Amino acid sequence: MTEILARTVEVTRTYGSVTALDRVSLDIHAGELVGLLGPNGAGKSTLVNLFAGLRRPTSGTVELLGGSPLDPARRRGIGVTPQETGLPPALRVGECVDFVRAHFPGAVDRGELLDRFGLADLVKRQIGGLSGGQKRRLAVALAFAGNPRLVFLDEPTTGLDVEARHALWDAVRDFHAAGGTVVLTSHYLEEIEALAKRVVVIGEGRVLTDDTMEAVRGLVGVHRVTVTVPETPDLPGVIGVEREGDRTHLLTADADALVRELVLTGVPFSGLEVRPTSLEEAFLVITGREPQPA
Ligand SMILES: Nc1ncnc2c1ncn2[C@@H]1O[C@H](COP(=O)(O)OP(=O)(O)OP(=O)(O)O)[C@@H](O)[C@H]1O
Repeated sequence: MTEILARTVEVTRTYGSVTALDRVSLDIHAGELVGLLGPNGAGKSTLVNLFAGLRRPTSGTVELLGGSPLDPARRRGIGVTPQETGLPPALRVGECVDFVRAHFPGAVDRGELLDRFGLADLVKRQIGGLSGGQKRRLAVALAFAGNPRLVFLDEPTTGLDVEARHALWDAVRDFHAAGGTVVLTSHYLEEIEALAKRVVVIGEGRVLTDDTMEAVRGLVGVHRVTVTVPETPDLPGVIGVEREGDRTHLLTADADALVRELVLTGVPFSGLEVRPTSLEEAFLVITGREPQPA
């Protein structure tokens, strides 16, 4: 059995009357690349912040590298890019990298880090003058500065263009290939598909699914077939129905078969539309919750 680098046991975290996490138990093993997925407000950032020692649980326990995430010695073994970072605007990129590296005994080589994250050309630039995407790249690079065993990346590529996003994926893959462990949150299914081997889906503070990418991809293959019909037809393979005005949305794992069945019924329909459901919609359906209108 591989070593557990981070763990929550029955962790609940509330903010006033809001339950952000509800009895979450999760183990992160050495060498894993785990994607945390879930709709807005699901509790992903709260979970990352608990692992990183930035928040404490209301109840339950959080372990990091065999100890408490509040212990600075444990925290030196990890890297974190929170969802929002405030970088000192007056510092130059190189100074900022050096400042962070100085906190870690085994920090990575400055030039190598800058190269890995495409920051070499920006080394002398003041942070305040960087574009949003450049700042984000720097914030992610800093998570790797201390040569961590485990990195937590909370929506690392938000605001990055396609090229920068792909470059960052390569850097994450390289880190993982060299033995690093990664936990990342993302709203982009594509990003989780590109990187994660294990996917943990969180909704309303609970772990809804924790499985391999392949298994979760199967769950997500839900399509929405939308038609205008006098009344909702009873068709095989429908796993969810929503009515919105005169439009009926039929959720199914096999849109082609559903459309064939629909034609065979002879029901007069119009305005046929077929589209993949978003990840959020798919999981709402799969977990038996009420899907929100599109
Ligand atoms: N500091 C806080 N004070 C009050 N409520 C909070 C605080 N932080 C988070 N919450 C609430 O806890 C819940 C979970 O939030 P969290 O940020 O962990 O979700 P998330 O899955 O990361 O969402 P998103 O995808 O939108 O970033 C939400 O209802 C949020 O409003």
